Amino acid sequence: MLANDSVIVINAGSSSIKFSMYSGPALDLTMRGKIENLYSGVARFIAQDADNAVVGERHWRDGALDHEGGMRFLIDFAQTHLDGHRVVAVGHRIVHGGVAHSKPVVLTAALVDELEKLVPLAPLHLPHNLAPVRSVLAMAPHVPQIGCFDTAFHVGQPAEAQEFALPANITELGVRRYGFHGLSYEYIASVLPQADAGLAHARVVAAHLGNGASMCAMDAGRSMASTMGFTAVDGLPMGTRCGALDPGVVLYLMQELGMDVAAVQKLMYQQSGLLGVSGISSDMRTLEQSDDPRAKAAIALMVYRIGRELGSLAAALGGIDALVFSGGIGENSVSLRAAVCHDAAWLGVQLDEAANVDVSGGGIVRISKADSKVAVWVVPANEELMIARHALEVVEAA
Ligand SMILES: Nc1ncnc2c1ncn2[C@@H]1O[C@H](COP(=O)(O)OP(=O)(O)O)[C@@H](O)[C@H]1O
Ligand SMILES: CC(=O)OP(=O)(O)O
Ligand SMILES: [Mg+2]
Repeated sequence: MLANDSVIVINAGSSSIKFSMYSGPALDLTMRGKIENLYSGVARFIAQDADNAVVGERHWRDGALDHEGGMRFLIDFAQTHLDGHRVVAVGHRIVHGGVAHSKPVVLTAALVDELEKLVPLAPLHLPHNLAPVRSVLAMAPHVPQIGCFDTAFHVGQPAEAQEFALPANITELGVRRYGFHGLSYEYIASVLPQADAGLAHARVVAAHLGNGASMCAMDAGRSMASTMGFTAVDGLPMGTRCGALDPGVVLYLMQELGMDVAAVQKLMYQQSGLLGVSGISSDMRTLEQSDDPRAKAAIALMVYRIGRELGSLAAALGGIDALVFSGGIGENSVSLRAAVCHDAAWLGVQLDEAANVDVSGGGIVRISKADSKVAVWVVPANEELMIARHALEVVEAA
């Protein structure tokens, strides 16, 4: 890896595409950008260089920008801003690896075809994760592309955390809990000990609260349980996903309301969560700025469910030493953090109100009182750096 050698990372989420460029042997961040609010309202693109200077900006006001249009724009943008850098690898976040994939791998056309079969298990993500891989395979077939799986971090969970109480022959087909946001949790586990050495051996519950939202119980940096399961629709209510649902509801929707599979999928993935409950928006910022009681009800339900899952994950760990907030909501919503911490007082969480302010751009910040039994931290999500590290390892080992 020479100074001008670069790894490009593409992280296609459900409502955003983020990209980053890391250069040189230390993987210094040289450029990063994102398109957010795909599909809803004003899609926004911004790119910044290593000094945070804005090097590109654009808005799409018709609300119609989708993943494909976004990727086309990003590829054009990256090509004109490479500045003499040589791309040695492109790393991708791939949300689901199924039973077969739990390590970063070189993505070939055949492997992309194989991963395509997992689309029903991650319909909001996998098509968008795989499409850019195909684009790059067509445009620059000689550049190695590495897939990093969101499910990989969770493979070592205890059997009880992974299994549904279904007959063994169904479990053996791979119908089990996988867990997601693994790259985010792996990053959190890697940086917490730098903030406080004691955290290397601690019992930590991390909450990745973005458009997709989940929580993970970690013991000494290893995943022990997660709120997401077979798919990324389980667990917490999210921007547009319902989270955990009595499976009897699905039967009722189909048997009594006559909904077909496509309609149920749309309801659970795209019309529920913050959007469904509020009837206003999937975006936490919009809901926090609204006086509408339905917006308040949607936020209250999310806070309540985070609290319930926190208790459950704390039980899985036999107690907790630290709570971590991450993701767009976890990093930025002062009031949601305050509400969650208030409800978690029974666990020994004592929030430091003076520290729980706008900490965006401030790195890893502790927001609990010095004598809080459970330390509370805000850790900015950085799935991209984790992907760049994995991609480089794979390329260097080849
Ligand atoms: N300042 C803020 N206050 C409250 N919520 C915020 C703020 N900034 C971003 N968010 C919320 O973060 C969510 C998006 O999270 P993000 O992690 O960027 O999404 P994705 O899962 O698509 O990567 C949205 O609900 C957005 O409203
Ligand atoms: C797995 C998942 O829900 O991802 P995102 O937060 O990007 O939607
Ligand atoms: Mg996300």
